[in-house]
Amino acid sequence: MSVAAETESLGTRAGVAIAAKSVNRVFDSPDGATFTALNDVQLDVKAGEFVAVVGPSGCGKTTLLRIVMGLEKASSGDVTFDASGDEVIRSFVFQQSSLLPWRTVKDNIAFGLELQCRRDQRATGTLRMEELLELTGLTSFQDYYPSQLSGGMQQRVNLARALAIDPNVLLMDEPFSALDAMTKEHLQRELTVIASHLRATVLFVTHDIREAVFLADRVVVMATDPGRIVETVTVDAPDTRDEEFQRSPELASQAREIWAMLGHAQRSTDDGQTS
Ligand SMILES: Nc1ncnc2c1ncn2[C@@H]1O[C@H](COP(=O)(O)OP(=O)(O)OP(=O)(O)O)[C@@H](O)[C@H]1O
Repeated sequence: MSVAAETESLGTRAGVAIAAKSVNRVFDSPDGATFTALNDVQLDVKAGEFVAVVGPSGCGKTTLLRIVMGLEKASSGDVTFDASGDEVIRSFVFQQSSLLPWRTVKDNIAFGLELQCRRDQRATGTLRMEELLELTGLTSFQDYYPSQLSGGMQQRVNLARALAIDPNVLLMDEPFSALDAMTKEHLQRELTVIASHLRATVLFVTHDIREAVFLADRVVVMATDPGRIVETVTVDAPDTRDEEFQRSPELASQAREIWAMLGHAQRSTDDGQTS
């Protein structure tokens, strides 16, 4: 899919800065004890920045994203947004496709817009339907039903639906994890083009370290028990994140460094538990 040329007419929005301050989230465990899913999380995301969050299973990545989205409350601490006077519009893309099976591609994308219009009577999003279809490579599939699409296509529709409400904060929770390697790499490249064009502020959760390095300006490394941020790494990437960068030794070596940080954090946690 070629998106660069066709997106010139799309509206671009100023990004939003996100500030998570001393965020804690404690859950009740089934055994009656409490469990600290997030411990004193401090995170500043600059306007228009693409930040990836990596870490072992259960370290609180999704919980953090849900708190930023407003789907979950922090036990203490808070998340604030600075949109330079503009309205903050958050949109969420999940791992699993959440399309309505009885609606066509076009009508699924329109659904995102309908919800937004009902909420605040916005007349139309600045991202018009044709442009959204073009941007996500779905123009010739607009009348298909979800069951007639591949997994990769379904995730494009999810993304298009999330973009339909013209978000300035895009929150993505392992959106490509269920896809085959080739489709995944293709969508990763498309996402970098879309994100930089829209200048949205993106928080992207993934298990895939290479994916994080490929996509993000910064990678936040988390550890578990309690869920916490242990490192933040600024990615050294070329202006254009293309296939060459995806396969480059530079990307591989940055991914290896992050793997090492994860291993080190896990060993520290294990030592703390056994000492
Ligand atoms: N509603 C809840 N009630 C109790 N515990 C919860 C709840 N939601 C999450 N947890 C716990 O909080 C911890 C963090 O969960 P979360 O889903 O945020 O982790 P994650 O890093 O996204 O994991 P994964 O990579 O496996 O998706 C886990 O131990 C989970 O069991």
